[in-house]
Amino acid sequence: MNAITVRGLHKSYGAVSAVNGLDLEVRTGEIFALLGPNGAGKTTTVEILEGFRSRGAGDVEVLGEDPAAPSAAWRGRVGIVLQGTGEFDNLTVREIVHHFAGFYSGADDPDAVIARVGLAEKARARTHALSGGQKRRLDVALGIVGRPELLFLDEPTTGFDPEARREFWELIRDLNAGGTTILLTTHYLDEAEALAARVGVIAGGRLVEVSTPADLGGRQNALPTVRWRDPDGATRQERTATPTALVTRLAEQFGGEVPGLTITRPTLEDIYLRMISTEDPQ
Ligand SMILES: Nc1ncnc2c1ncn2[C@@H]1O[C@H](COP(=O)(O)OP(=O)(O)OP(=O)(O)O)[C@@H](O)[C@H]1O
Repeated sequence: MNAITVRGLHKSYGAVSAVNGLDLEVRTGEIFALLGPNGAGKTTTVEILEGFRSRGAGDVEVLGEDPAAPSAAWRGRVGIVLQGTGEFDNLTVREIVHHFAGFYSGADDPDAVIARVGLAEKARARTHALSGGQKRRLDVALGIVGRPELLFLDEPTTGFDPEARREFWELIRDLNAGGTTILLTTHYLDEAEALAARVGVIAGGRLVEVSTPADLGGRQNALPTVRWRDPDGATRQERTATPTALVTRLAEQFGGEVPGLTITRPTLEDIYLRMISTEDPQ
């Protein structure tokens, strides 16, 4: 079953075509990551799915309803992590989360949610006194306090330090293990790889590929590259399906250790950059 089904989505801003015939399916229960360069149409697409933006054309179904004309119950089933709650600067974390919980009939216990996002020690702090990462955790608390079936996360870990990112990933996995479907946009390839069951690449307003992170762009089948240093100091490299045979041959040639030997496969980032650089933006 799909949590999200999109067919032939179009959206233009005047002469600018932001989304240009996009198809997308997000399965119930999965973490799906949308990747794409700046201006590719990710935010526009996600805002249409959230019901915050009108579309030009196409069919969109989110949890079985059209987000352009949702029922009252639909809003409570969808969680959205917005960036920044600046207007609540003078309230405490606890006050804000309790306030938001009041919007939902089936809300979670606000104090439990605060603990879950790792803000228990800051529950009585006013939000202007929170660090960037702590503010982001508060944003997530507000997105999940209604116990959504589907959660939208737009670039959730931008500005996080490495430890905060790992902790945040744990929180996302935890939510997903509890049954929440998650649609995430990110510019971090390692984040997509760490979290998502499937990734979709948007370029020029269309979805150009969907696959598991391991298979993106045929990565699994990409040939490894063997690099080494010749006796004259020059670096040599060869792509080969049989790296062991090549290394054995080199070891014989060098009579033991091969200077500067490395064997690498393309990273997800290599594959992704190749993919979006060959896509025509329009
Ligand atoms: N409100 C708007 N008015 C006019 N043009 C817009 C508007 N919002 C977005 N656009 C344009 O639509 C295109 C897609 O923008 P969008 O914000 O969806 O991209 P994105 O993939 O989210 O980019 P980023 O990674 O930078 O957040 C861009 O060319 C952008 O300039």
